Amino acid sequence: METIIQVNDVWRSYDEGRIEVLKGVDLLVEAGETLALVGSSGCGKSTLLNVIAGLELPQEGRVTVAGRGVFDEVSRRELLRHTVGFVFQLHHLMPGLTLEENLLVPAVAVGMSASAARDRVRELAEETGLLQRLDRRVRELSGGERQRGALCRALMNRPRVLLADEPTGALDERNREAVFELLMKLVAERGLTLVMATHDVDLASRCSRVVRMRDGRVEE
Ligand SMILES: Nc1ncnc2c1ncn2[C@@H]1O[C@H](COP(=O)(O)OP(=O)(O)OP(=O)(O)O)[C@@H](O)[C@H]1O
Repeated sequence: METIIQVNDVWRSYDEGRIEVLKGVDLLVEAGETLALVGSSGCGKSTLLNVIAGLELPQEGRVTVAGRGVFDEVSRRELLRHTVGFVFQLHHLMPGLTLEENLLVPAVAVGMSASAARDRVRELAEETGLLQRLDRRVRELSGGERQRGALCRALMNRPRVLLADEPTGALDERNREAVFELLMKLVAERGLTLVMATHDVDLASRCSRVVRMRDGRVEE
């Protein structure tokens, strides 16, 4: 077994220490696990995901993803370009660009050739049922389509780890189920490691492992 994510004694606070969120978090995630992160609103699930992705730095402690420490600008940028894909609750696609243009952004960032990038976009769009939507502006897409588009974007550069922050939280029940099933299928087919923050007990129970955040730490 390979431990792909290691979080050791991580501390993160805001407002000059007045808001303490992560208070010595330890978490080991094995490659191929699908892990649900649950806990009450405001307990720090998003903060922990952001710290693992290198989107935020902890004040203390250490994060390692796929054998590499996440600490400075360079390691954080490399991590997001090559190793980790991130899906947010609200897609975070650029509304005025077409879906295809949005999906090309991460490919351009890693210097993929234009033809390889377009092939990759079509491959992912086909898998997610979005082929007919590629030339639509994101603002013209439905909520479910946007979220499927966000999944494609996260997978563009073939990450090993997918981090998802309430990926279906903004969707109605029917779309929630469809997007979650698609997410799990894409993860399983690629053997990815998934860490997903969720409030939804049903979705959490369909992951291989559930950890709860409480009082700034995690418990199984
Ligand atoms: N940039 C920030 N500045 C100040 N406080 C912040 C910041 N980001 C998060 N917080 C606070 O940190 C705490 C944890 O927030 P976080 O978003 O990680 O919780 P969460 O468990 O993901 O919540 P939810 O389930 O509601 O999304 C909250 O009290 C939040 O208000």
